[in-house]
Amino acid sequence: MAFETGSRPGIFIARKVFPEVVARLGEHFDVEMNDTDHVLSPEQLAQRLQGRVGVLTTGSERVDAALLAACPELKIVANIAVGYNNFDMAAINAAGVLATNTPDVLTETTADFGFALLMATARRLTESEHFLRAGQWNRWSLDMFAGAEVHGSTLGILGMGRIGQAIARRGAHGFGMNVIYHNRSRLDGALEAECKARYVDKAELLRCADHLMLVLPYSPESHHSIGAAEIAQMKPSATLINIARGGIVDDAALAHALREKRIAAAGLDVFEGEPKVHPDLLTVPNVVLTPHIASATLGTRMAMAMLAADNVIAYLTQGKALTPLNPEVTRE
Ligand SMILES: NC(=O)C1=CN([C@@H]2O[C@H](COP(=O)(O)OP(=O)(O)OC[C@H]3O[C@@H](n4cnc5c(N)ncnc54)[C@H](OP(=O)(O)O)[C@@H]3O)[C@@H](O)[C@H]2O)C=CC1
Ligand SMILES: O=C(O)C(=O)[C@@H](O)[C@H](O)[C@H](O)CO
Repeated sequence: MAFETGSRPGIFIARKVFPEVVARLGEHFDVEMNDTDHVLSPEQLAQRLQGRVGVLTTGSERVDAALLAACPELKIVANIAVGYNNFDMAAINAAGVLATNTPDVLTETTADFGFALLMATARRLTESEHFLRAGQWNRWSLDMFAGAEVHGSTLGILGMGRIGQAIARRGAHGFGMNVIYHNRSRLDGALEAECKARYVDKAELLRCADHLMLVLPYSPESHHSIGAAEIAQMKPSATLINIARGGIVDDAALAHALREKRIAAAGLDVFEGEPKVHPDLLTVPNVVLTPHIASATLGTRMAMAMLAADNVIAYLTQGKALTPLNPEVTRE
């Protein structure tokens, strides 16, 4: 879709965004957008980026050395996401391209969803809904769909950053939960007090959590942070919630553990190789599955896309982006 032609710099939007975002970019640039609901292949993306100085991406488009080599005029890549594991930062830095993401604007919305998924998983919401829809409610027993307690239980958080802390506040202040967390580095005392959270090592986190929430970025270091060995350390009554990224959990090992009732249940918003989902996860009953929607409210998705657009405008018109990942890169 071409919005204007002329001599103004060209921007490409790799996935369909709201008209308001296109209009804002259109005040400064010639804008083109992939207005399908499909991800472009790397070749298609490279082709659409020819002659363009900036691109808005989502977590689905990979920006790597091959793409950058094919698009030498590119100056900025603006992710509509806080996670940026789709960016090869070494290649982006080497190409002298600025990269931006969308922190903060999605923190509270994503934390709300993390809690929603925790509640749905602990209290077996989708399993019981399927039962009702299937007309099976003529059966009843005292322990039917008896789930795990949320209030007063122990919430373990792996990845206690912006979103992890927002989840901790909900758990501690709203549900009277005992919050423990693990990061590579410890929070300062004031933040720990505000979140009512106690720092523990990973082994204690796995051993003590009734509900284990993953909110850490994906990296080679965090790949399969939770696999068979870690699940074996968890309580059999525990639930595991992954709103972080596919690949942080070994999905095959998790599906096996759920089938064997090694842990009680899991709630997953993100998957290894998504949008594909491990087939075994689709057949175990004790898992709640959602298609990567933790930040999906209209207001938050608008704020994310607007922040990505504003990053492009600020960098290309004033030389300084709002939320740069590599601020050492400067415009020529
Ligand atoms: N499902 C969805 O739709 C969404 C998913 N996300 C995901 O959530 C992630 C977190 O976002 P946000 O809270 O804003 O990010 P932050 O950078 O604020 O927090 C990340 C936290 O993870 C910790 N961490 C990083 N690496 C490790 C590791 N290897 N082991 C343990 N802890 C680690 C960091 O602490 P330290 O460096 O001290 O280890 C930090 O506290 C994003 O990267 C994204 O992947 C975000 C939004 C929506
Ligand atoms: O911000 C992130 O890291 C996310 O995972 C989500 O908010 C995005 O919706 C998704 O990546 C699409 O860009």
